[in-house]
Amino acid sequence: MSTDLSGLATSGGHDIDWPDLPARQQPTWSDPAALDRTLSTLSTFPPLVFAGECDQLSQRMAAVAAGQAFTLQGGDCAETLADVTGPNIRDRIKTILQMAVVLTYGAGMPIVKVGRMAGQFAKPRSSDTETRDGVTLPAYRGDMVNGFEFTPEARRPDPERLLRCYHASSATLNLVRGFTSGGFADLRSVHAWDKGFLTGPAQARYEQMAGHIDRAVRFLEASGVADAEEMRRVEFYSAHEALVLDYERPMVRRDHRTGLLYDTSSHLVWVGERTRDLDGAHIDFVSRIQNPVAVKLGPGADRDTVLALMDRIDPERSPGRLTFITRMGAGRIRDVLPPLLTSLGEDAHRVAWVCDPMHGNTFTSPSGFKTRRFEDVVDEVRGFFEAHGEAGTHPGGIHVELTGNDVTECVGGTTPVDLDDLGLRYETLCDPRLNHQQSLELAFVVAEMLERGGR
Ligand SMILES: O=C[C@H](O)[C@H](O)COP(=O)(O)O
Ligand SMILES: C=C(OP(=O)(O)O)C(=O)O
Ligand SMILES: [Mn+2]
Repeated sequence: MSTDLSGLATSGGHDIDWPDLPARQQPTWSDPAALDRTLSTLSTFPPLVFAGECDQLSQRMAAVAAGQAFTLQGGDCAETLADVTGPNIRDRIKTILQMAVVLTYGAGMPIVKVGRMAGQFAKPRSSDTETRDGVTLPAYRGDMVNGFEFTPEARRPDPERLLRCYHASSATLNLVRGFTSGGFADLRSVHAWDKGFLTGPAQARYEQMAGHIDRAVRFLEASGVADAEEMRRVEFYSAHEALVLDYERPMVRRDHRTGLLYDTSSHLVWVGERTRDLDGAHIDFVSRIQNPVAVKLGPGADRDTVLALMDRIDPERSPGRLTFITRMGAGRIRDVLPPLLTSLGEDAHRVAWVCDPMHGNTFTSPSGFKTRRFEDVVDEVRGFFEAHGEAGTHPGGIHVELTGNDVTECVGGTTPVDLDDLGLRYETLCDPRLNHQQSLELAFVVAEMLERGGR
């Protein structure tokens, strides 16, 4: 196939002659005719985001790269169709907004808020299959591909799911836009926000901070400096892993203003640790779109690979275009990240650096639950700040798996979830998430790191 995109039709990315490159972690759909129909349909659906919004996020990420802003990226490991409900979306948004307020207050700099949501429906897996009691079936790859239920019917990849995930993403984004522009996120209600499951020291700290913010807001209003309309709304962006190319490619549109290509499934998309091969289809895909793009880097990422990723995705070295999300593990980050950053020289200052303190810290509990320790999560973020302090680069943000619900998936925190508690409310279908309380606690710890300039 040719790589020439000049003959692109305007209907959607399904018509683009995408180069035929190896693509890891793709579903093996069983019905090619059904797939083709789905791709055509998806190509005609309205974009979920507007190119101008993506450009605005690129500008925000440029501020992050320059050390003038910090980004908070969070949400489920795997969104599910069943969990696309008003209360779930509200509580996740509320958690992210509360964390953002804590961080803004501590850091005194803008927080770029990004939800791992409205498209985070597909998962790369370590194994293609899962075996239970001697029965082997295809692994669950996220609701965009197959069902979680352990039956041959559910586990069969079904292209119709691409359309269901598009609609679920559309509904999610619609409510998110409502919440973030319709008054729910009004800074003047920071105190009134239901505190959810907060208890103990985190609740006391939140109350105290909200009291300070209330006073500051009243002061600004009384002095006539604060713009009431501005306080009512927050900027909020969507992001997910661009994993299933049969979803991402048909969502590509040419921006009618500039003629440039955007993946309109989300404001930002990232390429995961398992699919970031330099010569693979995923890196090729993100190199062709104008959205801000992120790439995950595990502990094995070396200087040459990182530079080659920059050359492919961001040859101009435009700040805001490319973000590296490091997920090294608490035990490795202090050894691995400082030399990597230093070895990149000036180039390390041209991208944004974000810490994912989740994916390098996963283990299986004696009772068989995939989990993470809150203290390891905090320790990796601390190591991230230390590494950037050593290298003279900017620690630009955190990327976390979280939920607004009171689940018991990660252990630790000040109202601790113990290893024995994991079975109480273990609801994730993939990786363990911080619950509402643990998320807020993390925000307070990171705010302190930011206040102290990373120490
Ligand atoms: O979310 C990340 C990956 O999809 C996940 O960690 C893979 O998990 P697995 O090792 O259970 O397949
Ligand atoms: C798959 C994920 O991460 P990684 O690519 O870093 O393993 C994820 O973010 O859920
Ligand atoms: Mn995950």
